[in-house]
Amino acid sequence: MMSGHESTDTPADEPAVSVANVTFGYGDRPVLEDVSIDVEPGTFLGLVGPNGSGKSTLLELLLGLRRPDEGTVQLFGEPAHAFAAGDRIGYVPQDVTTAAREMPMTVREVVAMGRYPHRLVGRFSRTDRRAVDEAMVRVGIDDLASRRIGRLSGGQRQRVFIARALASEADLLALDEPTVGVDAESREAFYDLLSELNAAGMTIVLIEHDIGVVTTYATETACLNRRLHFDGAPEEFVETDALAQAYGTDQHVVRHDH
Ligand SMILES: Nc1ncnc2c1ncn2[C@@H]1O[C@H](COP(=O)(O)OP(=O)(O)OP(=O)(O)O)[C@@H](O)[C@H]1O
Repeated sequence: MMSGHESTDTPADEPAVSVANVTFGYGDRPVLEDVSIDVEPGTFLGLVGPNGSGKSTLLELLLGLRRPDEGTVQLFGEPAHAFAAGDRIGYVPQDVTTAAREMPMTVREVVAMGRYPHRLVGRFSRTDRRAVDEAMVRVGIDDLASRRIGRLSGGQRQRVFIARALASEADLLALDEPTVGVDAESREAFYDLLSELNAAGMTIVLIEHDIGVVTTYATETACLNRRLHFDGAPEEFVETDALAQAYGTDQHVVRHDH
């Protein structure tokens, strides 16, 4: 396990994510219907589905930002909205460009924010500093530590947010279309980094519109369009008719061969 978390409080067979019979709507508009999915620790889940299919909403339920109308969402055996659960998930938001440009902070300061949940009061300890330094090295941004985050490229910025999650010792990384606006070369390097982190034990939930990315990098695929249309091996996904069912035949599906 790459995380610094002592996992003694989590039984070995506890799923990292357990979504059970979840139904959710905005007002009377249904967005998720009877969705169930377990994500085992160490999985790299690629979550695909057409625009407006409920992917970001499902992620917000995992992050504990919303509660289901029916069913349950648990992280490591705890309700997702519980503080202890939220502490274990690192979030890399979709298109952080605008917000990040306006952040008058250095890379090191942003990564250090990963330690703040544990350090609301008091000084930054040597352990905190080491965690921040190690996180920057792991994602290859240690040479950018003193740079303003607004001056970085899109790909570099996404690495900063991953480093922030690593510094917080998250066990689960949740990313919402992280490479929107990132150039092709940096994009590939970014997914290689996710693969490396996953190989070292990090559980990953990635929302991704490019099915080629999912079949290349993920160990498991889920396809959502209000209901869950598929959950299983990426190579099986492209062979079943789940893809056409979820997207409809007239939808443009992004496929990208690496
Ligand atoms: N805060 C909100 N209030 C009302 N409706 C919302 C809200 N957020 C999302 N929706 C609607 O819920 C549906 C699902 O949205 P969601 O963002 O979860 O889908 P998505 O699969 O992530 O889409 P995309 O791929 O376009 O990001 C959409 O129809 C969207 O317009």
